[in-house]
Amino acid sequence: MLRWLTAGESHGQQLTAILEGLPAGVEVQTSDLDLQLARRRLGHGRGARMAFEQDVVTLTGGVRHGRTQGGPIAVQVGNTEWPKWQTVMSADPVDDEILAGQARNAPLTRPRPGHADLAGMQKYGFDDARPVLERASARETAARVALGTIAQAFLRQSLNVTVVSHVVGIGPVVAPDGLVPGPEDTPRLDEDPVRCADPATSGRMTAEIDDARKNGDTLGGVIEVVVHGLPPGLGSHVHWDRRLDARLAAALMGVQSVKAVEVGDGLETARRRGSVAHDEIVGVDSTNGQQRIQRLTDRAGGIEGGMTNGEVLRVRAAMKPISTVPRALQTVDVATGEPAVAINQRSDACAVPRGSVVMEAMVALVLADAVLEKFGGDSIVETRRNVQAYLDALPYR
Ligand SMILES: Cc1cc2nc3c(=O)[nH]c(=O)nc-3n(C[C@H](O)[C@H](O)[C@H](O)COP(=O)(O)O)c2cc1C
Ligand SMILES: C=C(O[C@@H]1CC(C(=O)O)=C[C@@H](OP(=O)(O)O)[C@H]1O)C(=O)O
Repeated sequence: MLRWLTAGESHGQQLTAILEGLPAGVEVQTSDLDLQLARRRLGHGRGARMAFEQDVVTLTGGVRHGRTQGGPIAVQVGNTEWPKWQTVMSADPVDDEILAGQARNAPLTRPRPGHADLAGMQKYGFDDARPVLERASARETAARVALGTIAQAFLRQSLNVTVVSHVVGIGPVVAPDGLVPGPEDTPRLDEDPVRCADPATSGRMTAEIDDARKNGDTLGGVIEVVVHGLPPGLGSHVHWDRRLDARLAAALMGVQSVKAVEVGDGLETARRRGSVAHDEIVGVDSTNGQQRIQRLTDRAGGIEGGMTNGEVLRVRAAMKPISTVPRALQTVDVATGEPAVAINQRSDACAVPRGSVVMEAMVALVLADAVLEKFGGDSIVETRRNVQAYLDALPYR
């Protein structure tokens, strides 16, 4: 079983993440994490903070000379902006007089509709939104991306599995159906502003974000994560919490701002008749004497009965528009009870393009867990051996 945890605040000194349960011998380098974290800071619609803040990654446990050791892996993602926030975010008590001189410490009493501010203040008994937004902020996703990169390395090295993604919707602009990135469509840092497989749609998405920004508004959208190379049989039909679709949905829903998840053709499947909703199975000629089967379509997105079926896995996550809307929304100042406009200093206009890196990470973590559940292994060599024995014994492939 793979377990992971993150800790840390948006403007804190650093994020800390721990991944426990990965076998020994997985090759991991800080530069792999740097690359994915750099992708997470890119993407059309990002806010000002993404341009100047750097993530400083340090592997502080579980990896030695570029390989995992079998113990918990600890990662720190430092905030380069920390010096500016040190007093406000100090873990130790700070003199009231010092704090009073800091603009950033003025209590935030105008909660943003759509953010965690108000419900969090009510729940935890704060009269300031600061402690709520510090942890609710999607800054935390940097830690998940760091761990997801390690999970991706494990998937690649144990099963040759590749996790890629593309943006399929920005506000009302939707990508044409049927475009699925291949395993070779791995991330580049010089990619299109919006990573949609169709260049014309990518251009329209980019323009839509520019228009929203110009109008003091924000946008959401839909990301599809695509996974190549999975064997059949990850997850299980036998119990609700062992179903892979349920586990993927929970992981993606657990990302800030995600409001819906679809597996395969998702909602569209519910509108179809059964004769055109499923993936028909045919036998194909084998070259090595082993019977082979194939599905004519992949409407199910590679999951049937809560298990992978050997086809390409496709799962979509829909993000709501950013809730810090520059054209500020109505709220109530909880200090006075008077009508007010919601907190707004700066914000992303659309977090969907960079959100795709976070979705890849969450999918990779769930899949790495499912692989370990099925194949086990204290070393990656053992995992690989177990995978091969299973594949060799499969009656149909
Ligand atoms: C990568 C990413 C970046 C985000 N950037 C911002 C932002 O700059 N401003 C903002 O108000 N919300 C941003 N959000 C969304 C908030 O974190 C989210 O609306 C908030 O946590 C409440 O969402 P919930 O109702 O789904 O929990 C971002 C989300 C993600 C995934
Ligand atoms: C810092 C990150 O994203 C932040 C997520 C976020 C939010 O409310 O979720 C609000 C913004 O932070 P700030 O209000 O300080 O500008 C984003 O920049 C990051 O992704 O690293």
